[in-house]
Amino acid sequence: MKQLHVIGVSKRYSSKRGSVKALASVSCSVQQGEFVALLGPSGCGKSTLLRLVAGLSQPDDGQIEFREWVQMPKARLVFQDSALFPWMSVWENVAFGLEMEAMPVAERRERAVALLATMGMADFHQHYPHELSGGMRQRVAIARAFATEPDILLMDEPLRALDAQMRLVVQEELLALWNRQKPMVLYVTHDIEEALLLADRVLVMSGKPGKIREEVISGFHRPRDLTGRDHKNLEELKWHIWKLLESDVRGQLQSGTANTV
Ligand SMILES: Nc1ncnc2c1ncn2[C@@H]1O[C@H](COP(=O)(O)OP(=O)(O)OP(=O)(O)O)[C@@H](O)[C@H]1O
Repeated sequence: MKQLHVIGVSKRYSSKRGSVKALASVSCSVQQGEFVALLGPSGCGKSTLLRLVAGLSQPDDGQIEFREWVQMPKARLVFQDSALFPWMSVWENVAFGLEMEAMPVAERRERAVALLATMGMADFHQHYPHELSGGMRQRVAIARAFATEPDILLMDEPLRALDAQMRLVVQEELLALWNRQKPMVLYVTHDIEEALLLADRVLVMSGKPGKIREEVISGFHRPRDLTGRDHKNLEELKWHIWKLLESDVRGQLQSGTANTV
């Protein structure tokens, strides 16, 4: 089974204003096909951990290991405000990674349009980003990430800017795409319910310096009811996670550094 192992990873940032320990000896493992959420107070190092797994920066201590992969896994990142290329149409944006992989144009267009069709967006494939709503643009960014069939999908609050109803729809689309391809997913969110409803496991982090405090297994059956109605112990798990986070969040409020949970 292909696996990601984060082993005793620490990361410090230094700037003119001083030095911040973003992660302190963080360890976790994720299996191929698992959907894992990272949840924690603002500044606890969630994005730093994603960047380290993506290879965009290196740990000061510890290792990131990809085991049982014949070659380096293909990782894709999706951010809250993943920028689309404004001069490219929707399908060209979705197919961008395939162009980088030298797939012929007819084939990549076909793949992009088929992917958009599964999200009910086939009619928009020739539109340009400025003609789309924020929610639609974010859906295109998600389609772009899935188009290359990545081994690992690293998602940093991808749905944060969407309103609650739109978020529910896009969450459903995201789970449908994930279910079809089953990449390993690391999904950063501030939303306790979202973490529990999307993921198999929630890694609850604490801050200053960032550590993994507890692993919570959601254990809900799939397909998930993203309204949460079907999942009897959802409220109990939400409460449990809130209790893990509460003191960090209250501490941030007192020191004036809080953004959100
Ligand atoms: N490039 C950088 N230079 C200096 N400090 C940084 C840098 N990037 C992050 N930090 C600091 O490292 C800590 C962890 O940041 P990170 O963005 O990983 O946290 P986060 O949990 O993703 O935060 P948020 O939930 O607010 O997005 C924070 O204190 C942040 O200010």
